[in-house]
Amino acid sequence: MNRPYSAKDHLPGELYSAAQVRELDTLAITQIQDDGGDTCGFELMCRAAEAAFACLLERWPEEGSVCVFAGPGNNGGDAYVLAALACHHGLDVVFYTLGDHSGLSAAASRAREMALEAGVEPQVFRGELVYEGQVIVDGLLGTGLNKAVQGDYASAIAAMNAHFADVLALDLPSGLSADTGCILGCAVQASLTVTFIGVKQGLLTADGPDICGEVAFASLSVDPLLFHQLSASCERISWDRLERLNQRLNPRRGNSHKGEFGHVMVVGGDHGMGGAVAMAVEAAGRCGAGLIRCATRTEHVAPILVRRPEAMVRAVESGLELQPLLAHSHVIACGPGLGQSSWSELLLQQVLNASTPLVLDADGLNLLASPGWRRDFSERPVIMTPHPGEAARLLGCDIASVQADRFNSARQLAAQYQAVVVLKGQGSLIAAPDGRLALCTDGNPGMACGGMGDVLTGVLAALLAQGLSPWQAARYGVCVHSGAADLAAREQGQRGLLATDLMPYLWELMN
Ligand SMILES: NC(=O)C1=CN([C@@H]2O[C@H](COP(=O)(O)OP(=O)(O)OC[C@H]3O[C@@H](n4cnc5c(N)ncnc54)[C@H](O)[C@@H]3O)[C@@H](O)[C@H]2O)[C@@H](O)CC1
Ligand SMILES: [K+]
Repeated sequence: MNRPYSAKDHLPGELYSAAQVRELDTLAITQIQDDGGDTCGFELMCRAAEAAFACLLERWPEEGSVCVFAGPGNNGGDAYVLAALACHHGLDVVFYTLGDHSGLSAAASRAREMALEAGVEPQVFRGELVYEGQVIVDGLLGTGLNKAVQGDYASAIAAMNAHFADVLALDLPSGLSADTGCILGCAVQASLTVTFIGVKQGLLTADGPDICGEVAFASLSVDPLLFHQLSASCERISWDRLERLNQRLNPRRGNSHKGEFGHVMVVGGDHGMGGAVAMAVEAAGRCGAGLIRCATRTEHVAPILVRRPEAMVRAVESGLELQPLLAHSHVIACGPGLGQSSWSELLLQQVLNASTPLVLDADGLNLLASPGWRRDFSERPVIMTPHPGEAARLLGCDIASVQADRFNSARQLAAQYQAVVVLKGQGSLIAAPDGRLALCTDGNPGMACGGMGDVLTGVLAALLAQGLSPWQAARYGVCVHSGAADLAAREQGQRGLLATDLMPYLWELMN
């Protein structure tokens, strides 16, 4: 199949924190220096500005002018060089500065001289943006952002966002945290972000994707060997990338039978929530589980069987009835529609007592977060799939704290519960107890609707049942789930996408 799955798929697989990119900068500058180049980073700054200017010309080839904002750091230095290049190219340049430019770094000072020699006339931004053209370049703040944006900077950002022109952000939109993807105070809304040397992890999760626009990566011709000197903080994954890494499932042997592909047991569906288990059952089937059982409230048995007669559905009104059923399963998926009643608690108790590989979602997680339920899963293969609300309950904090640093929240949960954790939301994160992190760039806002999590639970259970480890299953399952949602949304749009719309695409992608 040759369809594109993600607009971000041209980006490399390694994601870095701001501190790591600073380290890469330093290594690259040292190498340039050893090769007889400058010692202050001016060379890299020029490469950054050249790369960004090339993107500008490609994206806005007809534009005869540009408005450039420069802050007092090296992000502003990039902006000075870009303005010089624009002048040489014959564009009219309006140039605004913010902050104190008397203390520019050596590289940024040279950049400023270069701009002045090219004819750029910097003016201090005093609250009014006077520019008639179509392209604004944001060089206010980059990876050096260290506090919430306010005052003059906030006014400049508001003026850029209110202007009809498109914004090209240098390295990252000013106001966005390179580490967390959160907006600190306020941030520039860019149409295009050209990011340098290493892709910052914050561009691809939380608010990042909403305000970066298209993301272009410029390596600045830094020696790839330098990247081996430090390990990336996080791996970017997508359905396409898994294929390139040869990490998709192999075709099935002809001489195989259903016993080789695992028996999944879906547990959940308290009164009024039968749909959740039905969706998990169907997703597990479409993702290739050999056999699917379901234990649920009596009233849901017939409706689930009507929808999916392939499943073996049992009415379970007490934990004791569940126990023998669990003994015959290879993987348990518990949580969809489980509820938090005494029935739910009795079922979860049995599920936690078993040693079978487990996917724990929704109310399974909410109950686990209640006093007395806490578990350490180091002896059992477990995937936990919290959305930020469930993650907050598990960590004993509020949702804002989870979202304020999704990377750290996912890592913390994986370490505390000794399980693989999928922290759902824009740029879903997968964390392993040993600290490994992956971020999925597939998916779309149409997935913010009821039932999507139940489908993911079924997908993950099917992959565990087919022999993948929790880490492999989570990487694979999040990508196939999000990839299916992207294909479904491409047909009819994101708004109105339903969880069951994913089923045919799951089936297609799994093959
Ligand atoms: N160091 C290098 O070698 C390279 C750096 N590059 C550019 O340099 C940037 C990083 O430069 P810097 O480390 O100088 O950092 P920045 O240019 O991002 O900004 C740092 C300055 O902004 C101030 N500041 C931080 N947060 C603020 C806020 N909320 N409100 C107002 N002022 C605030 C700081 O006090 C400091 O003066 C990168 O993002 C990239 O654009 C590129 O030129 C490539 C090479
Ligand atoms: K910027």
